[in-house]
Amino acid sequence: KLATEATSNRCNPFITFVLGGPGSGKGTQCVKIAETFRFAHLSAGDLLREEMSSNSENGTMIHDIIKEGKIVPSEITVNLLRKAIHSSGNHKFLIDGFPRNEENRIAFERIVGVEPDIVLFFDCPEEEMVKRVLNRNQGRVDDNIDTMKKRLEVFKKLNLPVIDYYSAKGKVCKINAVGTVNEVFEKVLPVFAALRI
Ligand SMILES: Nc1ncnc2c1ncn2[C@@H]1O[C@H](COP(=O)(O)OP(=O)(O)OP(=O)(O)O)[C@@H](O)[C@H]1O
Ligand SMILES: O=c1ccn([C@@H]2O[C@H](COP(=O)(O)O)[C@@H](O)[C@H]2O)c(=O)[nH]1
Ligand SMILES: [Mg+2]
Repeated sequence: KLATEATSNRCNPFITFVLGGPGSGKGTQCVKIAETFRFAHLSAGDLLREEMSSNSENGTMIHDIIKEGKIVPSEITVNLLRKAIHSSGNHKFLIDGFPRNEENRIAFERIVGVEPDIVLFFDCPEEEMVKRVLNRNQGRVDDNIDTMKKRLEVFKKLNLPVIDYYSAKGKVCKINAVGTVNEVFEKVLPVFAALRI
């Protein structure tokens, strides 16, 4: 029901928050969803990493926070997302890896002015997430065992309550993230195939 409530004459953008622990496969699945269902894929982490590499005034602060596995102040992330949403030309979005905490959630709703239509939650055992992150090999400053332990703690303490919040609103689709990329995508497909947007 939750995924079919959208109608084709809506004015607001259609927002999907894509959540899950570090290495649960959010980015990998978002690429496939975006290709198949023509969503714009906005990864909050990627936007922050771009900002970090662009010599912006916040670059060093963002780098230090990411290396510690902590959460960047909401205003920075929400403004990057807001700009990306407005310049995308699309009206259907996958917001990957956001909101990370309650403050992020409230800031997004206030600044962007919309709530998500659905929240995908990739549920993955910790051992599997650690294995995937340590094998990722993309040169990320946070893909090491020390930062990974911190990120897992931050996920449990700050991100799970956001998932619980949206669960209570009936917006969460929980996907078992164990299996091959294609096996996981098979579980994701029906969520988007049911949409009428
Ligand atoms: N179902 C899967 N089985 C095995 N490996 C996977 C699977 N999905 C993704 N991976 C691999 O695991 C790693 C982490 O995946 P991905 O980057 O999609 O996770 P993420 O949730 O976006 O992580 P992060 O929060 O750290 O950005 C990547 O190297 C990816 O290729
Ligand atoms: O909304 C966000 C998203 C990300 N961060 C920081 O970036 C890293 C990496 O994010 P990924 O989604 O795993 O790529 C994350 O650990 C945070 O440090 C953030 O602060 N806020
Ligand atoms: Mg990712």
